Amino acid sequence: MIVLFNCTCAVPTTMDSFHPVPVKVNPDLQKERDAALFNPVELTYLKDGGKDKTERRRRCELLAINDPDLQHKDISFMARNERYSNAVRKAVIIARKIKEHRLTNMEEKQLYISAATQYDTYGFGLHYGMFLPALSAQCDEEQRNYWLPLAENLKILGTYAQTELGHGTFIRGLETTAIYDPKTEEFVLHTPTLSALKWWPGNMGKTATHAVVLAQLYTNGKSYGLHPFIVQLRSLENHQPLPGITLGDIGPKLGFHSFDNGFLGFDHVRIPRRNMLMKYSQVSPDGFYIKPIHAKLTYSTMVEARVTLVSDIAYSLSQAVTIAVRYSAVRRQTEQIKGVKEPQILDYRTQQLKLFPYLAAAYAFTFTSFVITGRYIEVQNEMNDGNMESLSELHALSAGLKAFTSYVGNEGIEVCRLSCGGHGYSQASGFPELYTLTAPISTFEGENTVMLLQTARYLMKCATTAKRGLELPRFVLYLSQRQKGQCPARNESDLLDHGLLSDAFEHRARRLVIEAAQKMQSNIGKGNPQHVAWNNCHMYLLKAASAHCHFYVVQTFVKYINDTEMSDAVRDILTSLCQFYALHGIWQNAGDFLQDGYMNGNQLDMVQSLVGKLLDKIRINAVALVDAFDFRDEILCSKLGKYDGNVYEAMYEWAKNSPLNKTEVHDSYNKYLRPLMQSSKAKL
Ligand SMILES: CCCCCCCC/C=C\C/C=C/C(=O)SCCNC(=O)CCNC(=O)[C@H](O)C(C)(C)COP(=O)(O)OP(=O)(O)OC[C@H]1O[C@@H](n2cnc3c(N)ncnc32)[C@H](O)[C@@H]1OP(=O)(O)O
Ligand SMILES: Cc1cc2nc3c(=O)[nH]c(=O)nc-3n(C[C@H](O)[C@H](O)[C@H](O)COP(=O)(O)OP(=O)(O)OC[C@H]3O[C@@H](n4cnc5c(N)ncnc54)[C@H](O)[C@@H]3O)c2cc1C
Repeated sequence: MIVLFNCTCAVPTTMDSFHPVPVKVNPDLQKERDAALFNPVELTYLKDGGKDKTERRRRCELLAINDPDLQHKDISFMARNERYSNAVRKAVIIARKIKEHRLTNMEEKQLYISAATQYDTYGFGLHYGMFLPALSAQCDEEQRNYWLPLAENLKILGTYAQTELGHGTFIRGLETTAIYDPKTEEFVLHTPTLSALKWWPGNMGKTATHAVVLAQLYTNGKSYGLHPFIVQLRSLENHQPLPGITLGDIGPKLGFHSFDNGFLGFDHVRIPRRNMLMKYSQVSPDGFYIKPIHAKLTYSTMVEARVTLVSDIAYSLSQAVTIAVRYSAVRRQTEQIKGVKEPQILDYRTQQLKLFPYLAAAYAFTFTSFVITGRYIEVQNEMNDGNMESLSELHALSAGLKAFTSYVGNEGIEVCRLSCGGHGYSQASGFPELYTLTAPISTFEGENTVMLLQTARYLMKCATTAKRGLELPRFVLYLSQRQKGQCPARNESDLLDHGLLSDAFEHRARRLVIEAAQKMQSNIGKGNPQHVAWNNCHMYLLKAASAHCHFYVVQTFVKYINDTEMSDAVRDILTSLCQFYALHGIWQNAGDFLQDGYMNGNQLDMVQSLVGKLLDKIRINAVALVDAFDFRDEILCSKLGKYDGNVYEAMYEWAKNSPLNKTEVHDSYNKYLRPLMQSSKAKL
């Protein structure tokens, strides 16, 4: 085993850890690292996909972190205008440096960008996150050859303009029109009402020169639904909006302060026919419409983004638990025995119960993100070969997992913040930025409830297919299997069996899906139209979709441990973490497991007892488990989560930089306080 630290001087002795050698590590944190039962570096390699990949990631990160051109004061001390400007400045530098460092591989570029932007948004986030993917997915060959080089070389800067002031979820109801004029071979883009203004697209307010605009296509007097068009918004000479185009920033938000989410209106703006993205559907010069091979191919950019967001959530949650666990190891509170040092707050059971479920979830979601990304690539390849069979499956899976993981992720970040007490509320903790960056993931790329209902819609179809004895895709195959009766656990050791735990979640998901399908049937049987029955059954449908996703995550965690090569020590801790994730999930959703008698009160007592026992196993390894995420301080951007644990020194230094401390006496004293206190009325 690689020795990371020697026991006495608390200084790293090898460079397997890429944290700079700290002068002094907080002794409490050091004690935690010394006591851990596994080597975190091994887990880092596993999470990254191998030692080589870890080293490559670290190299990319260091390139950004050590670059003097990318340094600036803490964004917490910047006003919005300054933040926007800083984000654009950095985005431009990042683009240049990516070329200079010859980072051609997509993964390397992303690693570099994420290290360079730290905990702020990326100034070209929409350009790379959605504009380029939309062009790649929706352009035909000729269009790709024209637009992609322009976009890739940043000759044009793009955004993805779909949402309108009055319409976000229900995109079939978008109002922006694109009417084809065969006389000039142009489309006329128009915003017919206030509610049709494009509203929210990132980087549109001030940055973008172009947008992929989603609009209702009309040709030969007929409507053909939503289609993507590439539209130039601003002059490439002076950045002024082009004639007929109204543009602006939508104003400050809960977070995303460096981002220029914008509004956009069209007044009969003409674009060439070939600006409709024509990979899947086409309009010929005379206005003849050719429909796509699958009606929902226009939505593919969103599917890709939802898949990416599962990884993003896993990453953010990992950051949150890193901050909270390290801080909980150095923070001491409330004397228990007179004269004896106050305990580390990490020793409180309630603190462990706050943090460890999210620590386990961070790992569970990381492994889930590997699987869904892999599945996305497989389906993408099938689709490139013209086979659209798995698109619905991928849509259901990505929509559900994006919603399930972001609900838990957002909740987890907030719980981690609360677990740090007052200091969690300071921007120095990193939580305000982390929380506000992650919070909208529950809303954008498909509002979470709506996404779970999409998954439920798919599951309802699968339940019918299963009832008919027809074949189902692998990830829903369990719906065609019979319920297995009662949970066979007789003692606590049975309940630690991964197979048994996975079966329990499978049973719950199948029961809830079948129950929702039955409720739908009986609602329709009572004469309700489909949409009324659907609305009446929302509570069953949501639960079914959520239980399905929960099962998927548990199953994935179990499978990852079973199928992956790792040392016994790492296997041991991941096994405990997986058991804890599943058992805690059963405990939190006890009603679901008791409702149909699958589990009984006695088994639930054992579940609860095991949750308590596993806290101890995780407690001893908690710091090592978060160290294994391998976030450098420069990336974590938290004074509470610093690798060396010297929290109070860091907080004090940070506070000194507050702009309010620039002068000893603030202007407002002379303007307001002095007149108040020195006026005759104010005299005592
Ligand atoms: C993210 C990475 C970038 C990082 C950059 C930095 C930060 C940037 C920050 C934010 C970026 C944010 C961007 C955005 O938010 S873009 C806008 C996103 N908007 C949405 O996601 C809208 C959500 N709404 C929808 O997706 C749809 O309207 C709907 C699915 C809710 C309903 O669609 P509708 O056409 O009405 O469908 P039906 O319900 O009638 O279903 C018909 C049928 O189609 C199937 N289906 C629906 N969607 C898809 C799909 N994507 N793929 C495949 N199939 C789909 C559906 O299941 C039905 O199938 P059926 O049952 O067999 O009939
Ligand atoms: C930070 C941020 C960045 C964004 N960036 C972009 C971007 O770059 N480009 C872009 O085009 N858009 C962007 N958006 C917009 C985003 O995609 C939408 O806000 C999102 O899709 C949700 O739609 P909505 O706002 O219409 O919510 P609504 O649909 O109005 O949701 C409001 C409530 O209604 C409920 N509801 C709605 N429909 C149903 C239903 N059928 N059944 C049950 N309940 C329902 C929801 O569950 C929710 O509780 C961004 C948004 C944010 C916050």
